Amino acid sequence: MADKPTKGLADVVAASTAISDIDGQAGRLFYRGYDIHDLAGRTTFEETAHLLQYGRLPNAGELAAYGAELAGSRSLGELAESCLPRVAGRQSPMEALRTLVSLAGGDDPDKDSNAPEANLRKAARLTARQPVLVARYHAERTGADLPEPDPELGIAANFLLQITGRVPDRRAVEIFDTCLVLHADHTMNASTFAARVCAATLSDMHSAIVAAIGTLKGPLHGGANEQVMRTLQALDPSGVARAVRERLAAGEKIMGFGHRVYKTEDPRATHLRRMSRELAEASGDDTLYRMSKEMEEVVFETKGLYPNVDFYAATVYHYLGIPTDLFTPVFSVSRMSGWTAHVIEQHSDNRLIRPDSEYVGERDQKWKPIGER
Ligand SMILES: CC(=O)SCCNC(=O)CCNC(=O)[C@H](O)C(C)(C)COP(=O)(O)OP(=O)(O)OC[C@H]1O[C@@H](n2cnc3c(N)ncnc32)[C@H](O)[C@@H]1OP(=O)(O)O
Ligand SMILES: O=C([O-])CC(=O)C(=O)O
Repeated sequence: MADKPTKGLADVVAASTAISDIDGQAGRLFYRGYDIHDLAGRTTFEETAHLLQYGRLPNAGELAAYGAELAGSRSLGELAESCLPRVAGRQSPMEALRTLVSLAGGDDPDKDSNAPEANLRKAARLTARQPVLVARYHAERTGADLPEPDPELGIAANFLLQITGRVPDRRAVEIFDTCLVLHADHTMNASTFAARVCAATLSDMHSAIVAAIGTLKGPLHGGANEQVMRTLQALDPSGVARAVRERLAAGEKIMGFGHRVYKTEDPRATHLRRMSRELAEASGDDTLYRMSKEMEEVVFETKGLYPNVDFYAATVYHYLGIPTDLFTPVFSVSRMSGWTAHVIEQHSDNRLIRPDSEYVGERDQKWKPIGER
């Protein structure tokens, strides 16, 4: 007889990992032992991805080699390239990413190997391609000319260049790069767990990433950042407190608040709030930031809940000129570095992930032929 299940696997330790760690009581997050507050604003996304995938911050030579590998891995592959126009016309951004990553997997030269070196090469290709997939999708659906990536620029700057069509200013790049660092990994979150379950069957990295993308898409996970912006835009700026109280009283969830692990402020939200405020002030219209602050106060007063990573990420992306339906794809651009690191870790010390279940259905049913049912 199985034990009673813990609904949603809350507090169940599902894997050992050396990639990231959270102290939910103290509101602290670490990537491979480095405090997120020491990395954010000081370490680029490329350095962070190297840290997660290789297990160490790169020295100058390693960073140059990794940067060159990423820059040389941007092409989509023939299958994804040829399907992109149809996919962009018919699928939402997250659906399209799920499809295009799967198609790219079919063309990957290492697709039949889960060996560590092959996985590291695939991790670099997936990390390099994800921002390009988002930008190519967006250009395809809008008909806009897509600027060529600038070889002198990193992932954050090239992404902003390709999405907005303008060379981004230095501060915008620093802020967006910090966003990518902040979203890169987060222990056994739902999408990473999905990736690890898939990888643990000894399936390949692209299959695991497709599972992760489908899981990130949901509004209780990465999809919340888009819902935050839609909520803000639907509210009357002078009626925020009343509307939020009414929704909470009606038992509705307010997207961007609450967390399974953090019992205090999510350390990533601290940085995102500050960057949202800076961008709001620089834009000359801080309405959405002020509305967010008011929502934060009311949700805390009424429910004692803190904003999570998705809450202020929404206004940061908005002020950076990123369309709302690309917010969750942007999350995937960053989290690709963490997902791939987890697949590498899972494959390096694998056992099938197969939990038990508690049976609550009928028993002792008597079979009848179809005519008697
Ligand atoms: C990148 C990320 O994935 S961060 C999370 C992004 N998701 C969101 O922002 C969606 C909104 N938040 C939520 O739905 C939840 O807080 C989750 C999914 C993040 C965490 O879920 P869980 O740990 O399972 O908490 P659960 O959903 O059981 O909530 C516990 C209680 O707090 C309430 N609660 C939790 N979050 C919220 C919220 N955002 N708004 C209002 N009430 C909430 C629940 O209604 C529940 O109340 P009850 O005990 O009276 O029924
Ligand atoms: O850890 C979680 O459950 C969700 C989250 O904040 C993340 O994936 O960044």
